[in-house]
Amino acid sequence: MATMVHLFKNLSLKARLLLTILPLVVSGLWLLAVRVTGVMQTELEQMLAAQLSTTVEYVTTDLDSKIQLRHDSMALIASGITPALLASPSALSAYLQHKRMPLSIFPTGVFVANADGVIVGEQIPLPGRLGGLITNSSYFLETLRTGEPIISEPRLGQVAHKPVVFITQPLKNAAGRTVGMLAAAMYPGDNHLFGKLESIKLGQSGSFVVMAPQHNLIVSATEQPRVMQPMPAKGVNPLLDRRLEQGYDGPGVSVTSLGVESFSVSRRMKTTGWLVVAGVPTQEAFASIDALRWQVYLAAFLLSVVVGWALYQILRRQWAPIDVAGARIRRMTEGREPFAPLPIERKDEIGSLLDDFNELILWRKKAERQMEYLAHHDTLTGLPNRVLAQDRFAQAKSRADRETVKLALLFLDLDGFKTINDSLGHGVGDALLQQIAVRLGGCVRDSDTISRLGGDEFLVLLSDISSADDTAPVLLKVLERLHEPVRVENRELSTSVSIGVSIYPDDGRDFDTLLKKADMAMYRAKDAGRNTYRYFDEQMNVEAVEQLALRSDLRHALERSEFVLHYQPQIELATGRVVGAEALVRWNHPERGLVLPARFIPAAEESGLIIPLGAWVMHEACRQAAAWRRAGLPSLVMAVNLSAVQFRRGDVEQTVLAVLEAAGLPSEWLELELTESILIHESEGVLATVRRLKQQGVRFSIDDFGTGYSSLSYLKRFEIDKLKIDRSFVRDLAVDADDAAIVRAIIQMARSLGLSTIAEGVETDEMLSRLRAFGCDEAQGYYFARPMPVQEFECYLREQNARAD
Ligand SMILES: Nc1nc2c(ncn2[C@@H]2O[C@H](COP(=O)(O)O[C@H]3[C@@H](O)[C@H](n4cnc5c(=O)[nH]c(N)nc54)O[C@@H]3COP(=O)(O)O)[C@@H](O)[C@H]2O)c(=O)[nH]1
Repeated sequence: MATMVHLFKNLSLKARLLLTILPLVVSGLWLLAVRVTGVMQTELEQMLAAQLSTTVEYVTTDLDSKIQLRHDSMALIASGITPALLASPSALSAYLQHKRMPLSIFPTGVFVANADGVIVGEQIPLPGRLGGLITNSSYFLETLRTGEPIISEPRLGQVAHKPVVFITQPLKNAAGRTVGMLAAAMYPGDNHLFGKLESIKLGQSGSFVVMAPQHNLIVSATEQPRVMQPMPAKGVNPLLDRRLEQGYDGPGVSVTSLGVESFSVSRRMKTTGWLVVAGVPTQEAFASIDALRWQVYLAAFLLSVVVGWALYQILRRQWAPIDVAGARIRRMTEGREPFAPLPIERKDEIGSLLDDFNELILWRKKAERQMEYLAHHDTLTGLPNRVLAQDRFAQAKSRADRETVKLALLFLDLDGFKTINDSLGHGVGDALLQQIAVRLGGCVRDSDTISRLGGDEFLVLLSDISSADDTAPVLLKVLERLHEPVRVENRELSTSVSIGVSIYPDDGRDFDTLLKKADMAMYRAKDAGRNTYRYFDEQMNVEAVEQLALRSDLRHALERSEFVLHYQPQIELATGRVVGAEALVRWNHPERGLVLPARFIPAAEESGLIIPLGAWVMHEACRQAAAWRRAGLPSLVMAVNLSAVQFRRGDVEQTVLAVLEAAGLPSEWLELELTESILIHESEGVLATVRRLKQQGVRFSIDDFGTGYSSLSYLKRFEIDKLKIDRSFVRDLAVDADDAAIVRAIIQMARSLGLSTIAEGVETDEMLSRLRAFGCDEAQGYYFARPMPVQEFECYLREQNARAD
């Protein structure tokens, strides 16, 4: 069954509909055919039964009246036979002869037997009958015993050699005692009795049967061989059993003792109790209906075929558009035909389905166009993305090879974008990027490609250049345009860009190589102070490889104790005294010598090594500060740099407290240098940590102050002690009026907030004079001293101490 269901489910919808509807229609047709023929058969049966009933009723009544006539005749004769007449044979015979009646009634006449069973009188003399003894005859004994008239058991007559039945009448004396018997022989086969019945034909081969159930004999039958045969035994003919046992006389079908299936009805004779059955062979009785039935069945069969064929044709026609559409859709999905709307030639459900499909196609085409666009464009700026840039490069490269010209890849990275994004929010950052994209568009030709790689990184593909020098005007234009302030949400943002340049085919032949090299060059531009450009050269490659090797060595540097601290003094400008020292880490690489933090701190931050390294720096710096105090050197505030990663992933508070305790350094002699980005990003967590450490007495300063865009409100919230003015402002302090104004503003603002200031990167006397004039509290820089190893710093300190004394 499950297999059938599975097979069915796998068929086409057309086939399933056909297999569902066709059996329903066909079985309906056949049910109708069977029902019609059944009704017709029932009606025929009822009609036949009515006919047979009328006939058998008539026949039974006729037979009963004949028997009754004989009974009545016998009774009339018997009423005249007195015991005296019985005792006088001659008088008796004369009386009987006098009562002579038609031979048709009793062909051998009546006869009388006395109580001794001696035949003492007869109506028609028969040889040997008179004086004969019938004491063994059952009808004599029965009549004498019961004193009632009886009809005997049929038997084969000895004289006539044909079935004979005796009808008797008891002769009674005055006392009512049976003293003799009047009897006569009846021959059922005679025409005057049942003879005509035997010759009556019902239809072609219908017949009558008269049975004497009390004697289990067939008395008369249309089929002569059955006469005087025993009746079918019980169980052989259930219908006969029912007629005999339950008195049922209605229509029924049974198989006769001759093996013929027959439709019959019956009646009981009142006079004899015999059963008269009239039957017609079913073959004959239902011949007409059988023929009709086959005609109806043939019609049903032909109709089924026609309906099936018509249904198939209808489904095929109705389904044709779906098949056609399906074939086309398949071709479309297999790529053998372009996706296009399907023709709609009808307005029904199929038409509406095709309409929906066409909608889907249109939607898909639109989605494809969108996906195509998204796959190749940056959603923020609408510029081509890296994929499309790569594709444009491939095309430009083919052209360049054909025309023996060169290409330039410009890798642009905005300076300070992260700070803008972090401090002013992504909305401002996004708006800035959009404006930068527009400005870039104005710097290059239409045939060039500008692409946004992600974040603040852009790529410009300059085609059709004859040498690297051709890029210079574009580079200058880009630097100039992107250095102009950008207005976003009523803020004026100043930004700049660092650009790395690689040339095809000089620096490489494939896109990825050229991109990587332009990226390296861009980092060089950043290192060179930003807002500038650099062309790739092979040395950069060498350094990049070195950087990779450094990163790998960094993993073991801490456990191999390869880090050392250098200290740079911090000078109080009012007194010229050394009041602090900044601990600056260096990596004493076994092969490369002293490596500066700018080369390994980013890698340490990326790998997480900054957390144990930062803890080591803090521990070592505090231990050293405490040692100097113990050695009698002047007490200095030890400034230690903290990375944002330490705040994010390490437990700064616990580390600081543990280190101070282990070193035995009073907490107010430790100053932690935070960058603005730490305060902006981690505000809530950092605020809590800073506040708790401040409560412990630890001091805080903000490193590189002035490079961020954040609100100054955090200065108050975090209760910062000191601002460290960024080196970039101090550098041009003496020559750039803007930078001078910024430094002065920072110092004034810090003072109004109750914060002290320290200027970093002080290299000249001029810078120092300006800072003094602006009221800066402290300074740090090469002008005073470079960062020094511990022994050198101790000498410096002693020297400064002695000078002050
Ligand atoms: N998380 C940690 N960061 C650290 C640690 N040690 C250092 N750093 C960070 O590395 C940055 C670069 O440090 P460094 O190469 O040591 O440079 C310092 C000075 O050498 C330099 N400096 C000082 N005076 C001058 C000068 O007059 N001119 C000039 N060009 N450079 C000078 O400045 C650096 C100190 O800067 P700052 O910290 O802003 O005071 C450094 O910026 C640290 O952020 C560390 O242990 N952990």
